[in-house]
Amino acid sequence: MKLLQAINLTKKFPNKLAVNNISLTINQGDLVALLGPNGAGKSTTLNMLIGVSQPTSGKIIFGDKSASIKDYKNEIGVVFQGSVLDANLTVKDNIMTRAHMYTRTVQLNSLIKKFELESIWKQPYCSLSGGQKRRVDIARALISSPKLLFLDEPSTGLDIQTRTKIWEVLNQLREDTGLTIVFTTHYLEESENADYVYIMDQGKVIAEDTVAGLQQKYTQNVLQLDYLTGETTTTTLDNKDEAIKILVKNAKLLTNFEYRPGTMDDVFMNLTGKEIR
Ligand SMILES: Nc1ncnc2c1ncn2[C@@H]1O[C@H](COP(=O)(O)OP(=O)(O)OP(=O)(O)O)[C@@H](O)[C@H]1O
Repeated sequence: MKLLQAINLTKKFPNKLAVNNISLTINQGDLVALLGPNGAGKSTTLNMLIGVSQPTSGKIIFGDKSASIKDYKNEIGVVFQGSVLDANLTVKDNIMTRAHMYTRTVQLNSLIKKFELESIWKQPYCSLSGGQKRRVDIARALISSPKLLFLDEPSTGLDIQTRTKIWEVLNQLREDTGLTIVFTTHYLEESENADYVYIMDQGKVIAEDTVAGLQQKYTQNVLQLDYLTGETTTTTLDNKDEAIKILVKNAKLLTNFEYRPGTMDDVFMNLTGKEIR
């Protein structure tokens, strides 16, 4: 079921066409990635979807009707790239101040537990590590029990363990509550977990599909076989099942093999001719 649609969204700044006529469909329950290099227009797109910035043209449909942000602001949670929390307040005060603003809230205790906030509950926000801050930011965005969570570059600057931990919690939440998540990223490996990916470059969506669909369209899986005779062959294949068939058939003739599935790095490179970073 479609939860949010953006149709022909464009954002022109005085000297920059930041977003150029893009359309997105966010289905309920999906994890959707907006992937692209610096300056691709990801944050500008997100800002229009959350009402921080007005589109120059285009429209947004929430549920089944054309919407302005006031129609759906209670249904969304947002985690910005830079935190909006009060640096001098404790985690508790930041969270509780927010909780008092809403009549419909999640079970705070379960949120505190999920994001492991107990041990930092009385610490000032400014004294937290990057990963701890991000956990508090996300927990705060979920207090109003939103249907749709927007995350702008959720793991930029975080180490791999912290990133993995945050995604574990978010995936658990998706499983438990059916939460829909839209996130921007320039980490290719992060986009590989998404249900649907929009690849942006220079203000445009240059490709969109599931990860498997993108890999199918824009990459090749390569099987290299090293034979007892010393010969080496390289073959491109549609999928790993074909590789398994070839390997089984030739098992006795081989000294070694390597199977390299197409990656999101290859997808981006094939689409743009450049690396994402
Ligand atoms: N307020 C503004 N005025 C003028 N130009 C802007 C403004 N905001 C963004 N831009 C420009 O629009 C383009 C897209 O910026 P945007 O921040 O959306 O990119 P991004 O894909 O989110 O990049 P990053 O990954 O670095 O956050 C950039 O060239 C940026 O300089």
